Amino acid sequence: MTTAGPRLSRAARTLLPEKMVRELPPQETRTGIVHLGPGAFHRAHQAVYTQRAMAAEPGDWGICAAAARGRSVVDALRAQDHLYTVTERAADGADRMRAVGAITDSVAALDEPERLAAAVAAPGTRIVSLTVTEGGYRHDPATGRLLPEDPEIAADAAGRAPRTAVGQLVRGLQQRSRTDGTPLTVLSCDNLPQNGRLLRGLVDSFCRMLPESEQAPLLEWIGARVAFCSTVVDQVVPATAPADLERVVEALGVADEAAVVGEEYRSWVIEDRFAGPRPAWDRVGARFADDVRPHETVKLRCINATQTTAACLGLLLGVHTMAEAVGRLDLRRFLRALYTQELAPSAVAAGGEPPGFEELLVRLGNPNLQHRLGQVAQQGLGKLPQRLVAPAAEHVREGREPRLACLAIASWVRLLRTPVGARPRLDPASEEFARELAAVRYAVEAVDLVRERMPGLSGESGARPDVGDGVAEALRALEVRGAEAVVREAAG
Ligand SMILES: NC(=O)c1ccc[n+]([C@@H]2O[C@H](COP(=O)([O-])OP(=O)(O)OC[C@H]3O[C@@H](n4cnc5c(N)ncnc54)[C@H](O)[C@@H]3O)[C@@H](O)[C@H]2O)c1
Ligand SMILES: O=P(O)(O)OC[C@@H](O)[C@@H](O)[C@H](O)[C@H](O)CO
Repeated sequence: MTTAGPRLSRAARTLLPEKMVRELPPQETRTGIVHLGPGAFHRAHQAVYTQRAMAAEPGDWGICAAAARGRSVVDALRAQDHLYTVTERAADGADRMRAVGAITDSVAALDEPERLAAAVAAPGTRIVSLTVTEGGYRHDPATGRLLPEDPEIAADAAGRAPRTAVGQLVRGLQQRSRTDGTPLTVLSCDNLPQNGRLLRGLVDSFCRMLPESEQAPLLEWIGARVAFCSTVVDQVVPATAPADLERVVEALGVADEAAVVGEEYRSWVIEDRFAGPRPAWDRVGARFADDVRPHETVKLRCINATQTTAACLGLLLGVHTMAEAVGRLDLRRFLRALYTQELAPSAVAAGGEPPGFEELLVRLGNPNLQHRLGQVAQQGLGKLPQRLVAPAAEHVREGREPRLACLAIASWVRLLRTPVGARPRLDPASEEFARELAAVRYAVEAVDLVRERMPGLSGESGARPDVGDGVAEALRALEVRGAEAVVREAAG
């Protein structure tokens, strides 16, 4: 913990520059949004949009920050009267700091399950939003279905105090359906395809696991009163590092244990099918759209896929931050080829308008952001299908050979096959999978194992060669010749 300087709080806010204090919402602002998963991203992105929206159009849109697991963020926020700072760090090193007061309440869901359900059910709550990471949805990325054999989901459905995000959401919805019952909008803000529709399906499946007498009334109420909107979010917000906390103390003279740092760029496209009122997010840069899919394809297949590839190949090449990865000439050349020949064309085919590669490179290469490659490369089973496998499969279906995307996917497999001591800690949830993979002798067998977990690698009609075959070949090359030689050659 950073001890130099008093801790940020309502009382200590007088120490902040006047301009920062003026941007804070009024102290009496009431809660209108419950957010599950108030990690670094939510605090830098949706919370800032919401604070600015309340300044543009006053309203009770305070956020109740609900930590689905753990409670460190709740403890940090409560110790600061829920105030914290966001630093937008430009590529030239210039910082723009703001104080954020959009979070008005907090709940540690595991310790206070009743408070969470009550917050979702409260009449003043009109929106529940989520950023619980890909793994938080507990779904099978191949089918979009809730993992039926997941013991945590089964235990939540059997009636314990819920520990999964879907279980916590449904418990709150159930309480709302039995009390106030006013319409509610659920917004998923995680990097998943059709995240609103996906979550709607998971909620539906979860409800069907409840005792039979509870299912029908709840499903009927949800169908009539709850809207699930898909959203596409974009802003690079790395995990806060100790140096970031020190920098806040240096700049402001107050300690902030909930501080976050991100890039200046920020965008948010939200499917426009709310069940009730919403903050004036559109007056401060967010966009409401009938269909977010073109934006989603660009986000997942161009921006996220480039980040995932840079992360996996970067780690194999021995670098550790995104800026270092895209700063390497060989890797940058490879990424440019992948982007222009395979990723961007697949997004354009889906109606998207990808940014130019150089424009993206400026964002990813920001030398003042410590975006750790290990953070981006983790949870690959939940990320690669929509980022790299889907565009690769599309190319194969149309008779093209997505050589570069296959190498990108292979680099993730290679990383998991690298002995534990020699690779950064990745995928703690799937260490067992990584061990199984590492034990396999041949690239083909390894890819067969991945095929079982990521069915998109196999062609729908069973036709060969498919994406998996391309990945097996690229994996063999990586294992035999090493990442450096393969990347150099593939970049042309
Ligand atoms: N950080 C970014 O640059 C960024 C950008 C765009 C989108 N996102 C989306 O936001 C998500 C969160 O990013 P972050 O930077 O805030 O991460 P973070 O690690 O700071 O926060 C993640 C939050 O999700 C919760 N969580 C993690 N695993 C969970 C699980 N299995 N069940 C329930 N809750 C769980 C954590 O408790 C925490 O509150 C990403 O996974 C991504 O989908 C992040
Ligand atoms: O946040 P994740 O874990 O889904 O993926 C890591 C990055 O790819 C991601 O956080 C990006 O920084 C972000 O999606 C950019 O908007």
